[in-house]
Amino acid sequence: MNILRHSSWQSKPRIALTIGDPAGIGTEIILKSLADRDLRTLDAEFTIFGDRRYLESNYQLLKNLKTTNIQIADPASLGIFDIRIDGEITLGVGNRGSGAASFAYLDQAIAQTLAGKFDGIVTAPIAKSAWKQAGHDYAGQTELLAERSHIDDFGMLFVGKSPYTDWILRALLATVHIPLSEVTRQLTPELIEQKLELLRRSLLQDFGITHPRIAIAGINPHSGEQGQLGIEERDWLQPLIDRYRQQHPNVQITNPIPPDTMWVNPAKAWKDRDRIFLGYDAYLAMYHDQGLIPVKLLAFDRAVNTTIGLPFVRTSPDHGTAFDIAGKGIADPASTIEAIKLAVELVQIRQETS
Ligand SMILES: NC(=O)C1=CN([C@@H]2O[C@H](COP(=O)(O)OP(=O)(O)OC[C@H]3O[C@@H](n4cnc5c(N)ncnc54)[C@H](O)[C@@H]3O)[C@@H](O)[C@H]2O)C=CC1
Ligand SMILES: NCC(=O)COP(=O)(O)O
Repeated sequence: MNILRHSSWQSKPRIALTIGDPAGIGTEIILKSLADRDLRTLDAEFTIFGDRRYLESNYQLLKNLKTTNIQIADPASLGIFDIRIDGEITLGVGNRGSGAASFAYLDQAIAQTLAGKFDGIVTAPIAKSAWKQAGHDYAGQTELLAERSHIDDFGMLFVGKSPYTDWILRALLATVHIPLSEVTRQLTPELIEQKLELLRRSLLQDFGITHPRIAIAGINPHSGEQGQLGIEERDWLQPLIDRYRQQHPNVQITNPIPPDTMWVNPAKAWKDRDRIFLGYDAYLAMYHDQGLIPVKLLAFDRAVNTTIGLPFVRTSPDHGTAFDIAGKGIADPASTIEAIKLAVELVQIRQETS
């Protein structure tokens, strides 16, 4: 992997923050995060990518609401890379205009980062349907980031630090934004080998784990029950794991764990300090909801969507645009705060190990 280098290497992490869909909660969670006391003590520089007009109008709106007693940063005090895309924006309604705008914010942040001006990007959520209406046919922000970076080998890893035990949950999705009916077609031995290698490298390079313990989920109920409930585990997943163990003696990897019970031990490690030992360093889930239902149940306000395999750091909160609560002042910035903290930490690790 080619990690970006630039003249101010080893300087303060410079983080681009995109506001996401301007009809969603993006401006609110960014302004609330930048007022967070812990975050303000971080030795990093933040620049917001988005339309200054929406930041200012939402700031006034939120200040006037009685529902919020949380601090909100004043856009006048923040670094803003002002991007104006004209279109009809109505809070709570994603549309072609909001999709065109959120696409342009991210596209510009990527261009500036690839040009060496930033070390990492934290993205507020976009609506994939709004991108589609605006003519941008991507499964999500991840795919645009990868395409612009000319990277084929990338992954969506959710990372959350337990507030109870400090144990870190990491869950990589083998397949992501595809219909459920496509999942078994796309799950191949080549794909799983690629994801395992990506995960192993990320655990080493991003998190400093030299001898990782990886838990891998089965695909079918009961991991196929010896072929009775599905043949993938028996026919290729178990043989692949057996091969992988021989090739990577430094990695401890499980057999395919029945997907319903795979999350019992991480839940214990998340909640109970005496049972942290039950948690693995990372979990490989076979499809979106197999991984994200447990992650969001355990850690909706903590988990961070991290793109691994890119030449720069990218994180994002684990939730979406929350159109239903946009402009109400009740959006929780916790996952965004974690995303910003993790981005700074990952940049620092890259700087130290480069
Ligand atoms: N990282 C990203 O860009 C993501 C984008 N999305 C997009 O978001 C749109 C809406 O998706 P949904 O499935 O409805 O998920 P969502 O996460 O936007 O909302 C689900 C529920 O959680 C609540 N919620 C979400 N974030 C919250 C927060 N910070 N504080 C308080 N409550 C919060 C919402 O009000 C809603 O009731 C979709 O268009 C989807 O494509 C969804 C997930 C991630
Ligand atoms: N469910 C996760 C999600 O939708 C994030 O997508 P992306 O826009 O970060 O690719």
